[in-house]
Amino acid sequence: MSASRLDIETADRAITRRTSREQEAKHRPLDLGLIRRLWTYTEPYATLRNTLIVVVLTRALTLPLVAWLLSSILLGPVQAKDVQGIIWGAVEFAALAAFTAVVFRYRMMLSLRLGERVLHDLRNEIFVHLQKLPMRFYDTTKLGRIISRMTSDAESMRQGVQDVLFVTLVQLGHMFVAAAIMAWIDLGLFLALAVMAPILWFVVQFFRSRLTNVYRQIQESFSRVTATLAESVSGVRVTQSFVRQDVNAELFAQLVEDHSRHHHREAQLRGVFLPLLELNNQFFIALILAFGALQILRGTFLAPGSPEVAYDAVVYFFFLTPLFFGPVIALGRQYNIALAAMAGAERVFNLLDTEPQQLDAPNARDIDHLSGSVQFDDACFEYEPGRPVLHNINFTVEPGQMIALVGETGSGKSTIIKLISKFYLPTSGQILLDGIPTHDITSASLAQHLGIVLQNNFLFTGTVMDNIRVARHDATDEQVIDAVRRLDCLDLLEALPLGLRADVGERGGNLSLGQRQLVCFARAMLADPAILILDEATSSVDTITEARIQRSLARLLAGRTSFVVAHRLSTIRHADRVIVLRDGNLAEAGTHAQLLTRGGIYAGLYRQFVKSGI
Ligand SMILES: Nc1ncnc2c1ncn2[C@@H]1O[C@H](COP(=O)(O)OP(=O)(O)OP(=O)(O)O)[C@@H](O)[C@H]1O
Repeated sequence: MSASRLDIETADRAITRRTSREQEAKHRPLDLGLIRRLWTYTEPYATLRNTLIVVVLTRALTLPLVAWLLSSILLGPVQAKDVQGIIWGAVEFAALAAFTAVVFRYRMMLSLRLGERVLHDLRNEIFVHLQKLPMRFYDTTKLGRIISRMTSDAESMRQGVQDVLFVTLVQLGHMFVAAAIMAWIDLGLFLALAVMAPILWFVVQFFRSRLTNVYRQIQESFSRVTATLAESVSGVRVTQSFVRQDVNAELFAQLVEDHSRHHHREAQLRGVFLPLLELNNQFFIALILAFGALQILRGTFLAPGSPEVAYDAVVYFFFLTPLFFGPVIALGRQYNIALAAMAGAERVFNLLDTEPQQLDAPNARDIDHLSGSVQFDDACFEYEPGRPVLHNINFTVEPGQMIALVGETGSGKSTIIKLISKFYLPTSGQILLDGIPTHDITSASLAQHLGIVLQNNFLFTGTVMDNIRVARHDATDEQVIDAVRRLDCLDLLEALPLGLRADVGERGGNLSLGQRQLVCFARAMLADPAILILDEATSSVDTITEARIQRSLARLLAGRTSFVVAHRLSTIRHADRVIVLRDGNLAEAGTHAQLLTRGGIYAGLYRQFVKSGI
């Protein structure tokens, strides 16, 4: 097997595995509890919903009436060549048809409106809820899943609300009214036809379930195509530098081939299913004619005098059978939509039932002021029960001190800053700020005194000014500019084409790495927190920019307690204390000079720093 072939198969298998792992159930059996809960979302719009029910019931009656009227006109005035009767019949027919159209318009309009309102409320509720969820939830839930709750799941719930019940009512109405008229006209003929309904249901469901499978495969294979395309485009430099263009092209061609194979399968299935559906109509007409002919013969030879009754029945049945069998097909579709709505509703309700953040003690208090002393008192932590990642951490930091957190990857540096930020509470022991356990301080008031600058420098869509103002929504332009000036980097941001009004682009894509860091520093400066937490960026910028960034950083840190997950020697050297972590234990603590003389873990790390020239 050639190396490239191996690559393709490995990559394809990886994508397939990933996709199937990420698959969530598309359908779920009908569940009364879920239906009831979904129904409550229509309560705020009870008038709209109840009007819709009336409109739907009216529509359920009108279509069979149209069919019945048409048959009556044909059998009455048309057969009798009664011109006046025909004209009256035409007027009545036109009036009923117009009324049907108006009812249809309102049925569509009202149900779309109801669906949209429910979807709107649902999305807002999900969004508000998401913001309250604990960090633990985000650590364990994939972004794609959260997005699906808002998009495909919420969308299938909307369909459930706006279509399933109302379309089902209309269709069942058609079925029952048509059935009642046909049974009244000729019970025998009706029963003979009605036994076909279950057969039709199973044939339709047979094809529909196969088609649903194929649609899912089409969707999956298409997401493999788009994921590979996105990966290839974003990694085009790697592709070119490793001369992998041919390998990637072959992999892509295979994925496209796979995708079109599913499309072919769809074409094959639809190619049988659609003609069958059409044939089904002709089949029923043939059946009616055959039964009608039988009745007429019977009338002629066995019960003379009644053939016209059979003829009338054939005409009525001709117009009414589509209204009886049409719903069998439509109801199958609604049933599938209902199952999808159940699956979506279950996931969305599970999300909404996830407990919001409960990190504050019941008697937690707001703090107005924080001087910035921090104490870890025998703090332990585990993300997953039974897997401790921090063991009995003890240290005290005086207000205004700068602490550098150092340690190998996975040693627990980020976990320490998550505990100070109160994203999590310690599993045992406590973290005290100005002598108060974080548990007893309300998260909202703590946020006012804490500033966090993370490594990935997250920027939102908008201008530089908007992004700095994230820290304080009510800050004036002058206050924003003043914060940037205090960092001594106004010239660097004003050098942008529109200065502080420059658009940062998607995720800050229009700004350089250095500019993004400065925007995040300015954000923290504007908030002016007592405690600042900084996960220092590892990405390198040029030496001159680096010097300016370090200068701004020094200004940002001045006069406040700070914890820096330090990746640069220059930052560590400036720290009042270096805390060295190893495997979740506090291994060493002291100044850079003290730790170097001790010749322990830090001295080893220092040698690595010097060797890598950071
Ligand atoms: N959300 C999480 N769920 C489970 N375990 C986690 C989670 N986050 C981190 N860990 C584990 O906790 C330990 C400490 O991780 P932490 O992120 O604090 O290390 P770190 O020193 O900041 O590493 P790095 O320098 O690579 O960022 C690691 O063993 C890590 O695998």
